[in-house]
Amino acid sequence: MTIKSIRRAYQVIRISLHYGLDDLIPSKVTPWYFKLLRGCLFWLRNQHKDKVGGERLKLAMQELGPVYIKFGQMLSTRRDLLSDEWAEELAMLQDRVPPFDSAIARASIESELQAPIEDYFDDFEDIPLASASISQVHTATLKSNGAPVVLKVLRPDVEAKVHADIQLMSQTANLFEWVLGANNRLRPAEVVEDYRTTIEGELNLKLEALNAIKLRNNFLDSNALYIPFMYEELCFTRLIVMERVDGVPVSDKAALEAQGTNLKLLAERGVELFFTQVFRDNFFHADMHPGNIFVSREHPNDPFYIGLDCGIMGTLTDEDKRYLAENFLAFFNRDYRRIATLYIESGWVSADTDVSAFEQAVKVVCEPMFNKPLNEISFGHVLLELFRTARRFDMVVQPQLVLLEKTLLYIEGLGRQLYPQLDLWQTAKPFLESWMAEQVGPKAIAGKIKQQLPYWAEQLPELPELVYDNLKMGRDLAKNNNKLLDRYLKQQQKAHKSNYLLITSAILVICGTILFSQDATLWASYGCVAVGTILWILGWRSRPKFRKF
Ligand SMILES: Nc1ncnc2c1ncn2[C@@H]1O[C@H](COP(=O)(O)OP(=O)(O)OP(=O)(O)O)[C@@H](O)[C@H]1O
Repeated sequence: MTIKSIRRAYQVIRISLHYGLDDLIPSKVTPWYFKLLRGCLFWLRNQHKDKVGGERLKLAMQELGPVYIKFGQMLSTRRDLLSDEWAEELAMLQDRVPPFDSAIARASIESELQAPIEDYFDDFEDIPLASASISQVHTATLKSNGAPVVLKVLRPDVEAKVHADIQLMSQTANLFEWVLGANNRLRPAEVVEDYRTTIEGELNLKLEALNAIKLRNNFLDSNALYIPFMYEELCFTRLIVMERVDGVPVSDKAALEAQGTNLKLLAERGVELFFTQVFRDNFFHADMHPGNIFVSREHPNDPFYIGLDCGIMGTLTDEDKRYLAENFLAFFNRDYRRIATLYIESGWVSADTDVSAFEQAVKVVCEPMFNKPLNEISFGHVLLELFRTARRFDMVVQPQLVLLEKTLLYIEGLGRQLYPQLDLWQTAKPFLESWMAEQVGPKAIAGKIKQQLPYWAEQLPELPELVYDNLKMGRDLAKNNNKLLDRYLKQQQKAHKSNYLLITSAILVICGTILFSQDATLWASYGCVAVGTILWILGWRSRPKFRKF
């Protein structure tokens, strides 16, 4: 421990006591030595008794500086942990900080370029366009072609400051973990670790540039999203250079209305973008706050989004996507038992969870949502409530799902803000449809056979049981009288049947070939191939024809 870190620790304690954050720990879990320490530092105690807890936490974080401000912003998205009032308070934290000296910015840029700024840029603007806790943005034009660009450069010493603060946060979180006991639901150590991963990623601007390049390529032909071009040869860990773009901040609805933007189309395109990123590309922008999203000025009737700051991106595994889709299906089917078992099957909650109690808790939060018409049910809200409930049953935090839930909530909220009559279900439907088509259509069958052949060969004795389980699951869901789900489930049952036949036929043909190559009796190998061929024809004929629903 250095003098600096001791001073910082004292500062954190002082500010925490000043805003009465110690009062926020329930007194029955506050150990005697905490109470003693607080008694000794009585003159620092709560000066803000009139304010509510969320506001006090917000003020304390504001005073503690950029790393805590960002932490507060991240916490504000953890609605599975915090109540809505607290989350809303923390969401108000502003990450705008005074700019650092442009001479330092210049020196930093030149050190990355290993050349004077004038070798690459004209009109470098010393007054920054924006200044945030991690980086500062300056404008310039490229010497080679006169293109307007922005340079994003890390703050001096930001890495050391972030590491020191995170270290202290982590030690404090461990202390709380110890005080609160292993079964506490806040899991401070886990939350801080999650934050560490996020903020450390943001310290590498090159990573942000690579993410932006990937996202830009995914949406090159899109009329919904534009990502500025990155000058990759001028992108480093502490500096990135990109095309300068111009747009209306998405939060400025008055300006959007004034220029005649088609807000309905814009809102729909937001939801469309989310589902395309998640279900088509499996790569989604997960830091969608208003400062990072702009709207095109030209062609207000055909508006598109301009996305900045690709520092935090999310991806989901195929398993996660499947469990998510099944969660939504089970929810719309009001099959709360299925939701509870899905959480256990996926390993998100432990295998010894009391399924009936979990089912009951899910029912209590989900059932009131059906008081609204289907098109008003928010997918993000459903996920949020499910995660909140699951946390009471010790759900292991899935950072990728938390990112997804927060992005979904944001996109839906933004859509509703831009166009209050937005029909979420109709907008999301085509994307879920095409994703489901991929899961149950003929292409998927061929792909699955190729991919899963070795696995199925190993699992063959259990195959009928597995197929039965899946069909049974389908039947359970099909009890529902919702037409849409019925059609989907029938397609899925057909797909399972067809998959089973096709996989078995492929295995028989392979067995036949192996027998033949090992000079086994000819009738055995021909028999295998013949039966395999018949099963293949049956499987192929029974494959589902994907229909729109
Ligand atoms: N390519 C660009 N063209 C025009 N303006 C830009 C561009 N990139 C960034 N900006 C401006 O700089 C601001 C900050 O950029 P960015 O969000 O990338 O920085 P940041 O340090 O990551 O900030 P935060 O942490 O708040 O997201 C943006 O809100 C925007 O106003």
